[in-house]
Amino acid sequence: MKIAIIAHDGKKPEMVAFLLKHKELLTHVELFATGTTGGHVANAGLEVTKFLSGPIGGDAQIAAMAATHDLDMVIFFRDPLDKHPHEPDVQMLMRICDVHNIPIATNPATAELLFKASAQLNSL
Ligand SMILES: O=C(CO)COP(=O)(O)O
Repeated sequence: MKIAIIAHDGKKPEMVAFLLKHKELLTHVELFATGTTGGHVANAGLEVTKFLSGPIGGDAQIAAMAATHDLDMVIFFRDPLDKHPHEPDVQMLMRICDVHNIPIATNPATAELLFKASAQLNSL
């Protein structure tokens, strides 16, 4: 299973905590991340393939994977209280996930449910 993880700056600690909490479930998961998020996740000891940083195209790279069905899930902890110069890319990624019916969680509560459901279906 391939999962993309992305977190805006204010949400990076939550992303790392979420992944560490579910470390055992990640054994058979290939993680892909935007650059800075990936750096934080790698520093926490998890294996991850890093793309460009979000503002310079990382979201677009993940959207390309979603568009070609090379991705099973997106966990994107967005920070709704901050401004993002690349908001069009963020919208594009979410739109592409909807176009191609790729599950996307934008907060930890939803990500938790997605992980639990996937584990029950034995796809994690
Ligand atoms: O900005 C982001 C997503 O829109 C995240 O990018 P980074 O992981 O490079 O900070």
